[in-house]
Amino acid sequence: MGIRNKLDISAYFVVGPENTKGRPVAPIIRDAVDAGFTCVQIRSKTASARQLIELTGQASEVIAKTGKSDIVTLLVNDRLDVVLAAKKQGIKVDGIHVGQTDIPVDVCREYLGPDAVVGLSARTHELFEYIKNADVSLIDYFGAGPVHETTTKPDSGLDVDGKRITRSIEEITTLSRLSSIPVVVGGGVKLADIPSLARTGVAGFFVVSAISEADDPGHEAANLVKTWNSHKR
Ligand SMILES: Cc1ncc(COP(=O)(O)OP(=O)(O)O)c(N)n1
Ligand SMILES: Cc1ncsc1CCOP(=O)(O)O
Ligand SMILES: [Mg+2]
Repeated sequence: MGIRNKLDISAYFVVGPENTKGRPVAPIIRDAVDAGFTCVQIRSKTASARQLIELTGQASEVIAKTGKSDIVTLLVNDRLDVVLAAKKQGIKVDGIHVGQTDIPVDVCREYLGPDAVVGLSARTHELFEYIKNADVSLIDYFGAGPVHETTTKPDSGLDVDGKRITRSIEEITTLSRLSSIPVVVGGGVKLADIPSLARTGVAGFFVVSAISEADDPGHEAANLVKTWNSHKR
């Protein structure tokens, strides 16, 4: 059975070289996976295609070394070209996460095939209508948020009129109820947010800086996983 059929986005780590305070990315990914993170997304707005392929290869290797390649999903943000090039090099990468202005999901699905994981960021504008009515036949999950404003993604939650929208726990509970596919929520999420998020019924949370900027990423990742597991519905 491929990883798409047993996708676990309960604890989802997003990371790139610009997020790690100058530290190498791969050991931080290893720490997160060792701590129980179930999904990793390589995301960089500054790295070149070659750097992203290299980083994807390193991530795939550290996941393999933990013995969890069959249960931890490895995705690349935005870059279908990088996923295709990495796969061509024999790197085990499981799919892609795209947003509303990125490569369309039908193109991702066509090039990556039926076994790939394709995640899509939900729209900010009229989110609830969108989640209820969107065609989800080609995608595996929605990413949604932000919970708080965050410097990791300064444009997160900006509505069409330039107003910033953050999502309350009540709204996230509604999202979870309305969506026919799993929803993962992130954006400014820290340990203190996890108990209430876990009770909303969403499939998982995603974080960048809570782990990537921590003095002890492994310790922080373990606390996040433990807290999620002890509060989830
Ligand atoms: C899991 C997850 N959810 C949402 C996003 C945001 O994607 P996008 O809207 O395309 O913005 P960028 O990440 O590309 O800046 C995500 N990356 N992951
Ligand atoms: C990738 C992404 N998508 C929405 S917010 C965000 C960044 C979240 O980063 P952090 O966990 O550091 O706030
Ligand atoms: Mg994107």
